[in-house]
Amino acid sequence: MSLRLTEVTLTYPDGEARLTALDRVTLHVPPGEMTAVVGPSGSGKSSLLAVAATLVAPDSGAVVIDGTDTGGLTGGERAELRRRRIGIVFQQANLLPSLTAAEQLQVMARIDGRPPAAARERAMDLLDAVGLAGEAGRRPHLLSGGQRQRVNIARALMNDPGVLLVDEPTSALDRDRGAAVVDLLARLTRRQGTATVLVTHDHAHLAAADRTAEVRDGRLRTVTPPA
Ligand SMILES: Nc1ncnc2c1ncn2[C@@H]1O[C@H](COP(=O)(O)OP(=O)(O)OP(=O)(O)O)[C@@H](O)[C@H]1O
Repeated sequence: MSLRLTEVTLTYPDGEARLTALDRVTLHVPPGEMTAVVGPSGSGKSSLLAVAATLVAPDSGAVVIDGTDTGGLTGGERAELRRRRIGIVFQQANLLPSLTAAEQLQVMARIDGRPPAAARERAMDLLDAVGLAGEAGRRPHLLSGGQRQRVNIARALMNDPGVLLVDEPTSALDRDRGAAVVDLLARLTRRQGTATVLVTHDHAHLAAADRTAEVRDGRLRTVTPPA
């Protein structure tokens, strides 16, 4: 249950040249810890998440998820690893309008082939963990923005991933609701033992993280230990 990037370099085509989005980035996130990643627009934060999620292969360097070096895997094996070991939370909750909160989660387990009763039990446990036990039967239009983002987070944890990757989860929320979502992520990280990476623009969120890493021009500049 950990994430390790070693000397990861990623470039994109840029006319005749190449643009370096990540420049020899090394980052280790142990189980049960949340690392916040900050940095200016265009510094490489989304690229870092995409590489950690195995959605984009780096030019060089290693991405190791729960001890598995993803560089040696086929596309199919990487998709399987993503499904089983990586939870991803994007800015927008992207819930299915016709499903209740519980069903949004259960659908993940159905894809994974779990028995329906076990899936329901896990969905209810996770909705309880995100403070939504009473809203399990509600469809997205009856939930607030903060509640929808909590369902999104619970859904990402449904398959018990070792690595949780979160991209600006509070961009659609006001300050108080945003802070509550980040505190929740810190709590879940400890409870589920995930290696969590939280990309954020908001420096107010750093206090909830165990470490802070700053990306500038594709380079990871500082990793601040807990205060
Ligand atoms: N698919 C792509 N093709 C070409 N260049 C890209 C691509 N994706 C990102 N880039 C470039 O790579 C650099 C890093 O981008 P990235 O999106 O990772 O930064 P970011 O820190 O997430 O920015 P933001 O905070 O604005 O989302 C930028 O210069 C960007 O323009």
